[in-house]
Amino acid sequence: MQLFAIIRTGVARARMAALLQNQILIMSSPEKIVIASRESQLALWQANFIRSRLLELYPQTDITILGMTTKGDQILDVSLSKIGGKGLFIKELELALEDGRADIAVHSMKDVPMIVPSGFRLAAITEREDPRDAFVSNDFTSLEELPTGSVVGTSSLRRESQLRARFPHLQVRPLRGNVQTRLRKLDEGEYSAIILAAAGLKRLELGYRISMLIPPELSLPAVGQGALGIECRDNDPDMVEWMKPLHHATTAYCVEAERAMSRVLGGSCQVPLGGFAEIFEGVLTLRGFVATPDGSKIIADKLCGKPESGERVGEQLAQNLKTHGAEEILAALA
Ligand SMILES: NCc1[nH]cc(CCC(=O)O)c1CC(=O)O
Repeated sequence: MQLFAIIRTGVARARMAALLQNQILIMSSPEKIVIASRESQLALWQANFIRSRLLELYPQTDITILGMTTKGDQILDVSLSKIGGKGLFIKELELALEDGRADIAVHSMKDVPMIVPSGFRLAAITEREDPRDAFVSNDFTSLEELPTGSVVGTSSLRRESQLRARFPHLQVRPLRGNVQTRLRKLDEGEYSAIILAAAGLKRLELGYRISMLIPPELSLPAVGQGALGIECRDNDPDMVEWMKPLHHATTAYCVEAERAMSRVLGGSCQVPLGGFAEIFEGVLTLRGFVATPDGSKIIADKLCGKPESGERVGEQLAQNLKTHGAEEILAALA
């Protein structure tokens, strides 16, 4: 309103230009950025990746990483779905933002709750790495090859329900820990194969361990899988602005569609749910499913729309899933 009033007079217009220019100068480069990150190798890789990208943009800026341990990292003996779900990996980082120890937090979008708490905002969603799940085995090259009774490791209800539905002859056993720990458990012979996100393996230069990239038709990825999010304090508009160049619109449209779907479905780690959007020739296609944990029932559907209306596509797909049976599944899990 104030600006609008100023623009109306000629003199004020000149002042306005000066003001804007000043603003641009002030905005041009932050003095210092502290990045809050979890301390797992993958999280630190991701924080360092964002640090490098920011240094390309702002070479003068002093950018450091503040590593921290979160609840999700400490509790390793319990399945993720039983210890409070989403937000587990990011609350401590938000506390650091809140009290000014850090300026931004880097998250895997997969770990970010569907509703970002007030006081914070996602300033940028970065370009997606491979969103698929990876099949990793020392003895077999694909899921189809696994003999009856083979033990497959995963702690994700989403992966488990889809496995049980399509490969009922396999046994699914829990597998927690960071990427390296999970690979070690495979190598120690506890499992015939494990399933984890391809993005994490590729980032850590462990892509050579992937026996097969599982097509989304067989294992629909988690909402946000493969994308990173940069969270800022809501009351820090300069920082929000400085993060904008890292925002990747195509990824963001897809991730927003997926997140809107999950939000309407009350998505959390307790619900076996997957969502994955892609944009081809200007059309966004979102696929989603909700399942019973044992995979005995899977409600899946897809919906197309404009990328810019991704959120509405997500909300509508969620409604469609609900009317086709997801409502009962969700009610039984509540
Ligand atoms: N649940 C932890 C987590 N959060 C993000 C990733 C992988 C990287 C990504 O999706 O961007 C992983 C590991 C996994 O699921 O195997």
